[in-house]
Amino acid sequence: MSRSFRCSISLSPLHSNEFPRIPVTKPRIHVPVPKPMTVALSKVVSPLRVAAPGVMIEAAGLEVDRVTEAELKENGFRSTRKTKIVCTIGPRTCEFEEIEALAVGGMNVARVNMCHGTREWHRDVIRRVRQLNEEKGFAVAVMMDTEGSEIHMDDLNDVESTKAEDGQIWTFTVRAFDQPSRPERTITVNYDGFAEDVKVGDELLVDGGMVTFVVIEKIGPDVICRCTDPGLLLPRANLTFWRNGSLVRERNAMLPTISSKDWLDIDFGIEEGVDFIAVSFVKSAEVIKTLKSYIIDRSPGSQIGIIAKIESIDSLKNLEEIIQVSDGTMVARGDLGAQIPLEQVPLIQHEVIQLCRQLNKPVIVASQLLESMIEYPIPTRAEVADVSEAVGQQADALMLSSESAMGQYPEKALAVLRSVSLRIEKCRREEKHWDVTDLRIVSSSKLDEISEEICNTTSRMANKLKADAIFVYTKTGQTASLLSRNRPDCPIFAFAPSTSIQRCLNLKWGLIPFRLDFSDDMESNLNRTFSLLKARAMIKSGDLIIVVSDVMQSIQAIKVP
Ligand SMILES: Nc1ncnc2c1ncn2[C@@H]1O[C@H](COP(=O)(O)OP(=O)(O)OP(=O)(O)O)[C@@H](O)[C@H]1O
Ligand SMILES: CC(=O)C(=O)O
Ligand SMILES: [K+]
Ligand SMILES: [Mg+2]
Repeated sequence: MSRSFRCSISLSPLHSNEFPRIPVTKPRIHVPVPKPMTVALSKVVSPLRVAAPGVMIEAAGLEVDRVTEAELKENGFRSTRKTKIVCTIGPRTCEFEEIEALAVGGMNVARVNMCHGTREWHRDVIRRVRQLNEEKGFAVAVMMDTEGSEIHMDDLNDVESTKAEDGQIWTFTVRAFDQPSRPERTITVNYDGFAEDVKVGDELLVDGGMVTFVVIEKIGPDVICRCTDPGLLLPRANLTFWRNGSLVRERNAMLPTISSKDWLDIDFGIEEGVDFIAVSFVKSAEVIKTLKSYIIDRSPGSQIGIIAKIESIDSLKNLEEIIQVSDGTMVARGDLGAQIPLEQVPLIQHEVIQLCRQLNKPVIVASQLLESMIEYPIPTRAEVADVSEAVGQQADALMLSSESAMGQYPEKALAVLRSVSLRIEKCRREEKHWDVTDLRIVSSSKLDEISEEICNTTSRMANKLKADAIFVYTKTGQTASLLSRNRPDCPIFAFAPSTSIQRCLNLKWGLIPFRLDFSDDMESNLNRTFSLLKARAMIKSGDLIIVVSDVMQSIQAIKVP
């Protein structure tokens, strides 16, 4: 399954103290196109007459993320990063300036994890992201990640961590304590059935094996354990128990995917207008459907995208169904690795990425991408290889967890994701890896199927003609998504009428989302877009653009006048 890359080597050090810069590409070569060309399927459009260069057309504005705009100008279209980046916001990155630094560094989506912190804390973070977008011209989307109801330890009464030594006796209990009365070496577990479900002799794994205990005695609500693999216990660490080498799933398998606390968090997310809700420990498609109808009911017309987190054994059994009904998927390798043998995690990652591409859903690869950078300013070689693999597999997005939430070098970790993405994407383009992947038809109607074929053809055409960009005018984001699915060489400029669609498109591979009011008159849309983009030096005369829209089923190849 692993892929090898043949690529030219250029030296832009990962471990310089500076932000790794995006390598500057050679001047672009244009394939001359004699005159605007239209391949219209359902409706013939007249060839374009575009306003003379430099003529400003009075029109409503065009909004694009400030950082993307700068990258486009600085490095040229083709070297613009295609792989998107999600950063978890935590104590290390929650201030306005810290979030801004991440946005400047290329964060496309800010994630808040409802496992940690209070709603007030999350509200402040979400509002700061929004404020930054409004005041400073970013288009960072917000993702709220639910806690889910798997078994975990309590928050250790706000202690940052505590060490369990080899052979020490610890008590895991379902009793709750007030801070002062909490006995030493005692951990409260969130799941009431815990003491009944475990048996003497079971192995208790904290965080998938970062610390291991063996159960030696049960006394009412208390489970007495001996530490067999010492290590640090972190607040709210996940707990799994194993019997004869298998994960034990007793009644806890019946815990609801969305707990009562999660529902309150979801209400909070809807109120705060988050762009994505990531659902932890999804077991089946049903829960995603239920959540979607709940959101439509609570907030009609809502654009909130539901991301299914693949992190439990049950989700693997219903993978295709789950991906099908979700708006995106996350390979949550942290908890997944605590539930299945670790050597299977890379295989699952590969499978989920492929399946998501087939089903036209974005996929995020998450957890431990740059774990060592929590403490060190440079990554390990193995981490760089892991990130390269995910980029080479053409995942839509990579995610930072602790690295950005509580690590010492959040901006450096982000810079590493950025530079590795750019380098590997460049290799793929140089390999002329034009995708031979046979994409299945995802549309359910003939009309949609036509759009789908148009998008497939557009991408192939853009690769062969070495187009500078694909423009897509999309009211729902669907056509843009179908183009992204093809992973074309050039960037896809997606023009969407609302800020919320613009932000949601931020998660998809290769899409550069713009907010733009457009009409059903494609000729005037194009005239306006060309002049607005030229005025901002984002395109220039002679650039070859392939244009599609969900307004009209046609493909046009146009040289910017
Ligand atoms: N809002 C927050 N407040 C305090 N600490 C946080 C916050 N968000 C994240 N963290 C810290 O960063 C670490 C990594 O974050 P991450 O979102 O990956 O959580 P996690 O506990 O590993 O759970 P999950 O499986 O949901 O990702 C957490 O374990 C926690 O220590
Ligand atoms: C991201 C997450 O939830 C995990 O890796 O477990
Ligand atoms: K979570
Ligand atoms: Mg998880």
